[in-house]
Amino acid sequence: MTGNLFDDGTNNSITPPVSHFSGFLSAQQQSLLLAEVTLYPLTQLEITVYGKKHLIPRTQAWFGDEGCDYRYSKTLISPEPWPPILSRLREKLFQDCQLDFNAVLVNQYANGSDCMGWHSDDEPEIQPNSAIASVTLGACRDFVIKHKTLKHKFIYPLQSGDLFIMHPGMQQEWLHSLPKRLKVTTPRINFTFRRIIANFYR
Ligand SMILES: O=C(O)CCC(=O)C(=O)O
Ligand SMILES: [Fe+2]
Repeated sequence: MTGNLFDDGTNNSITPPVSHFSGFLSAQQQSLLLAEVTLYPLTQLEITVYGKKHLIPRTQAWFGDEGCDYRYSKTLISPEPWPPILSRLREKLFQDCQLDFNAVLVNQYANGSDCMGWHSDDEPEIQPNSAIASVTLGACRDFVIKHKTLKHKFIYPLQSGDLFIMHPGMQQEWLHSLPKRLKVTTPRINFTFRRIIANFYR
C-alpha cells in the first residue's frame, strides 16, 4: 500500500476515538442557549508562565454539581450552579447518548484571534475512562487532533449545534487544540461536559 499518509505500516489506519454529530441542537435550542450564555459570569483567567502573567485568549465559566472543583493553573475553581437551559442540555446528553456528566467548562472565543493551544483533558480530577462531550454554538472553527507520538493530524470543522464526543482513551494518546482563524470575526461558544470526581481537592 502506498500514498496513505495515515498508514502506520500495520494495515490499521490510525483514527482518534471520537464521534462527530452534526445538528445535535435545533435552531430553537441553539437560540435559547445563546440567550442564556449572555447571563453567564464569563471571565478571562490569568496564567503564569515562566514567572510572567498572561491573560488567556478566551473567556470561561465553570458550572457543575456541588464539590466538582477544577484546578486551572494552580487556581482551584468551584462550580457555579447549573443554569436552566444548560441543565437541560446536560439532560439531553444523558437521554440521547447515555452520557452522565456532572460539570461543564464554557469557553467563549470572541473571534478568530481567540484560541486554545495543544493539550489533553487529563487532569487528575477527571474520572478515569470517562468521555468528554463538546457542544458548539456560533462561528464554525476547526477543532484539531494530533497523535502524541505519531503526530497524525485530523481537522474537524465544528458548526453551531454540533456535538463532538472524545471517547475514553482519547486523552491518553491524543492532543487537541482550537487554532486561531483570523478570518473569523464572530464569536464561538463551546461547552465541554466532563465527569469530575467530586470533592477531589477537599
Ligand atoms: O473549544 C473547543 O472546542 C475546545 C475546548 C477544550 O478543548 C477544552 O475546554 O478543554
Ligand atoms: Fe480540551
